[in-house]
Amino acid sequence: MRIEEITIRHLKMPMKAPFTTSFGTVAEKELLLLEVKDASGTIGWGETVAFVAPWYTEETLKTTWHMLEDFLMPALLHKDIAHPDEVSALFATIRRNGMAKASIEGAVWDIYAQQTKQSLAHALGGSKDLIDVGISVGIQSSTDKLLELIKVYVEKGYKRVKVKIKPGYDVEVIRAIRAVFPNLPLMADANSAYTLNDIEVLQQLDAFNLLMIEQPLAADDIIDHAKLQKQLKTPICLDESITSLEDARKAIELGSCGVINIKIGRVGGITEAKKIHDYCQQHAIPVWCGGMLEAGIGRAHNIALTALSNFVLPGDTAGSSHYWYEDIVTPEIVVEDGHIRVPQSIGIGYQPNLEIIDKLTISKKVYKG
Ligand SMILES: O=C(O)CCC(=O)c1ccccc1C(=O)O
Ligand SMILES: [Mg+2]
Repeated sequence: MRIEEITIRHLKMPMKAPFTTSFGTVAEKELLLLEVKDASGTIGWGETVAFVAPWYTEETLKTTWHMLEDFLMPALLHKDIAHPDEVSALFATIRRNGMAKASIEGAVWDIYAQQTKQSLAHALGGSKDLIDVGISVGIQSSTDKLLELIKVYVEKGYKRVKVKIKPGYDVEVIRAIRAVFPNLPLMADANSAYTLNDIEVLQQLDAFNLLMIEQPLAADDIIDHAKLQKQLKTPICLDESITSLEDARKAIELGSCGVINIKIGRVGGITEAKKIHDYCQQHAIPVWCGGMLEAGIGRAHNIALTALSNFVLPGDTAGSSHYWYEDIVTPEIVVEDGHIRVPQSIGIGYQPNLEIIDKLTISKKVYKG
């Protein structure tokens, strides 16, 4: 294939409810949608997952646009590509900026799946028909509100519940959840809100049979995570700390984690995500697919990736209607009994809905290189 034209749309999507983590609140999701066309006219879609502010990682919506416009699209446009794995080689001289890279690489994978007449999941080597999904619950204004929400999600059938924690909103919150839901598959995500000085608080969480504690310490610190893991019974899951296969290798060698959350954007694309998946499988480290409050295109890519066999823990890919009044794909993504059915049709298995996309678009630019 040869990419000849890319249309970037900047979308603003109202959310049904704001999402709060230890570092900030997202009340409205902004994203770039990439419509990528190759010389034969096949169109693939990609979505950026960076937020408008750099609280999760350093990337933002504007940095992704800058990287795409000034470096990534010029490196890709009009080049002959036999396989999406080659995209990372074209981007090799561009440091980091994984979310920008992943948005365009995901669209190339979509085109590849269509041209080889297979589902994206199949093109990636995935064979599951159904994937298990959990739900991530943001920080709430009261414990009662949190318990009420969890009850709804449990009744909907989500396979596990993840709650966000931060200093002062941790042990007592988890204790209250466990009092009502003693057997619920439960985990906590701190988004780097703690340091090794908080080790006693984190050790108290060992009493609650959590599946894992996600990213308790700094994003750039696998040394302290290794020290912490030695003193915790609960497995640590790394999210922000893992930006590449090399990061995963080092974290596993050091014993910094027992589980890895793979996010396509954070690791720079589907090819790198697959490499991390394979490496973890060889080293008996279970993985699951994280979420970034994606709209339908990002969600579709997550579903295809989760069809790989070492995604043995429920991911964060909720149904479209959990976040969106209207998603940008048809059909929307549906969760039933905590499962999503992996599309078996050619490509990502969902159609971009141009009417809804146009309605949500605040600006648009076409690039031909
Ligand atoms: O439902 C989702 O998409 C995942 C929600 C979530 O936990 C999250 C949302 C925004 C930023 C970071 C995270 C995270 O996994 O740390
Ligand atoms: Mg996380």
